[in-house]
Amino acid sequence: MKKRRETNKSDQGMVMALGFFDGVHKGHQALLKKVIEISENDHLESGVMTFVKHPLTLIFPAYTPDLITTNDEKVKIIHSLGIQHVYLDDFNEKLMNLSSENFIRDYLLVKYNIKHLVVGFNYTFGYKGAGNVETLKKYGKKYHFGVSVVSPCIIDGEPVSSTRIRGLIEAGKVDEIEPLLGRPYQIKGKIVKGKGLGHQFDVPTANLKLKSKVILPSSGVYYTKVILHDHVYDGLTNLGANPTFKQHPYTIETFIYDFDENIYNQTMSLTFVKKIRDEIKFDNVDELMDRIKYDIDYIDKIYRNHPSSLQGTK
Ligand SMILES: Cc1cc2nc3c(=O)[nH]c(=O)nc-3n(C[C@H](O)[C@H](O)[C@H](O)COP(=O)(O)O)c2cc1C
Ligand SMILES: Nc1ncnc2c1ncn2[C@@H]1O[C@H](COP(=O)(O)OP(=O)(O)OP(=O)(O)O)[C@@H](O)[C@H]1O
Repeated sequence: MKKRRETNKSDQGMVMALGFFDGVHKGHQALLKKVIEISENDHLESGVMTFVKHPLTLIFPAYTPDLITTNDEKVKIIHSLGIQHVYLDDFNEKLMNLSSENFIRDYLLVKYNIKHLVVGFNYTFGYKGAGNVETLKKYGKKYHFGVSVVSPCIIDGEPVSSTRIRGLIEAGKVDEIEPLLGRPYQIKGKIVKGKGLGHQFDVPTANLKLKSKVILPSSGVYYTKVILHDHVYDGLTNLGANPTFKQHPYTIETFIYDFDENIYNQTMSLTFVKKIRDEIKFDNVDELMDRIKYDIDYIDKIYRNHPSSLQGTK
């Protein structure tokens, strides 16, 4: 990840996009495309300035959302889209209290050699979010930098936003996310030991431990794609507290089709394709295992062979 720097006075000058960019969704990608276009035409370095933590952690902690992407993922995706510099600044009390003009003049222009700023139609900035795209254009004229405002990226009649995508994730509507994100929705972590009960019943599962906290789909069973060492396998993943057992910890565990290897401590990514059902509290372990085997068979027969026909099981 790019280290935070106190100053970045690139000699060439910079065209920079501003925002939090959680998920780096299609709306964000439209901004990044604009940045690259301007950087090529005007021979400027390309950059994104965002924050280490979501501004709400300071402004209104109770409303801080769990995030779609970790900082590492966000930086990697932004670079992969062709942006040269990603700056993760601290959003602190001092910054929070700057008026919009002071944020531009005493922060951005002091810290970065900005020639052009790119923001979205709904960008706000400065103390209590008082600055908007009109204010930004006004300061652009006053302090001699260009301003481009990207019009809303709309999908299915609504602007794409991190909030909208978080809502879909929390509702388990994982099959609606890819068009908004522009890539499959994925989580990543390490495989750790479970209780070993699944193995006992011929349903071995890989338990995933996340590297850092992210927003997760609602509890339940999902058809997933499992990425292990650059191989993609089919998987059936249960997220939740396994209500059949008393005081079971929250787990993310995956049965991987056509797979039988020891993979403890290895890195695994899960792409969520479709929610199959909610978690059920069974009367005993035998009923639970029967149902899991039924699900495994059902997905194998119906979904793995006929992707378009999945409707959810019983
Ligand atoms: C596809 C699948 C579906 C599951 N569904 C449920 C469920 O509906 N209710 C429940 O209590 N646990 C459910 N589980 C979790 C099991 O309780 C868990 O796999 C079992 O306790 C073994 O855990 P272990 O790997 O930690 O030994 C499910 C697990 C899988 C893989
Ligand atoms: N659908 C969109 N179309 C065009 N620009 C967008 C869109 N969504 C966000 N932007 C712009 O991208 C930048 C980053 O915005 P931000 O991180 O607030 O995204 P967001 O999706 O609106 O987030 P949230 O839902 O958490 O408010 C801002 O300049 C914003 O105006």
